Amino acid sequence: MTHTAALQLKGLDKRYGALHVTQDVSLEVRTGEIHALIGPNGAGKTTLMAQIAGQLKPDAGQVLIQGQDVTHWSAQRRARAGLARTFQTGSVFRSLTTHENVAIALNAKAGRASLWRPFRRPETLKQADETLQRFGLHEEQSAASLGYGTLRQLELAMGLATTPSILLLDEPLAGLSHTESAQAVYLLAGLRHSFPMLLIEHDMQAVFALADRISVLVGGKIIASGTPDEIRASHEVKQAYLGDA
Ligand SMILES: Nc1ncnc2c1ncn2[C@@H]1O[C@H](COP(=O)(O)OP(=O)(O)OP(=O)(O)O)[C@@H](O)[C@H]1O
Repeated sequence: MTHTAALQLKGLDKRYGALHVTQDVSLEVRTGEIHALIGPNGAGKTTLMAQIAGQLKPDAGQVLIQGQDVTHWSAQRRARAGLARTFQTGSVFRSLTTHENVAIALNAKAGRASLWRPFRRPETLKQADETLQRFGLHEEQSAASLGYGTLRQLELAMGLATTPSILLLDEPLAGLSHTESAQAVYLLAGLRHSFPMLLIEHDMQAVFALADRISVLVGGKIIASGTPDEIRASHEVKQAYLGDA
């Protein structure tokens, strides 16, 4: 049976001068799965994410979202096609409320010319409210008053407000306390069948608990791709990366 992957990378290649930062990278995120991308510092995870999201142009290869070749599309057009990225820390507008922040994320997906002017529209705010309810953020609060854990939860809600066809999560657990991290893992696990996810995360315990499949990037190359058990058992992965973890 054929299936269309939520996200497919085919032979992506990128060089910075002599540095071959992405080398013939191919991988597939299937519908209903959390696919983790792990690798040591400097392996090229961030540059790969930027090529997927459309901020960085690969020298060769293709990016496909739901079977559609988006390699030459802008980041904005990819977002409209259903590619979402968790907003990095710092993207929350502290002067606005939780609901207004999610409303802006909704406007971004809709590709509205101004993110700002229509964001207080009642129907947009209602949709924002429904999203926040799902994340346990019931009450409308000023973003400036939020603690760190709740702020990260808001960022995730902003990423998911748009019901993406693929969600890129770039270190969603970074900086969270042990308890907050456990809550986030629980939340992500519950969302796996709603949104296929590509997860970059340094917390190996969380990665092995969450991922359906894992790809290991070392020196810009995928050296292994498989289930958590396969990756754990891989001699090559142990030697290159997990050996001391
Ligand atoms: N604009 C650039 N120009 C030149 N080299 C770059 C540029 N951006 C990144 N690099 C280099 O590319 C390599 C991969 O960097 P990247 O940030 O993608 O790694 P990473 O796997 O995300 O690392 P980390 O886990 O530490 O964030 C590094 O050697 C980095 O120095």
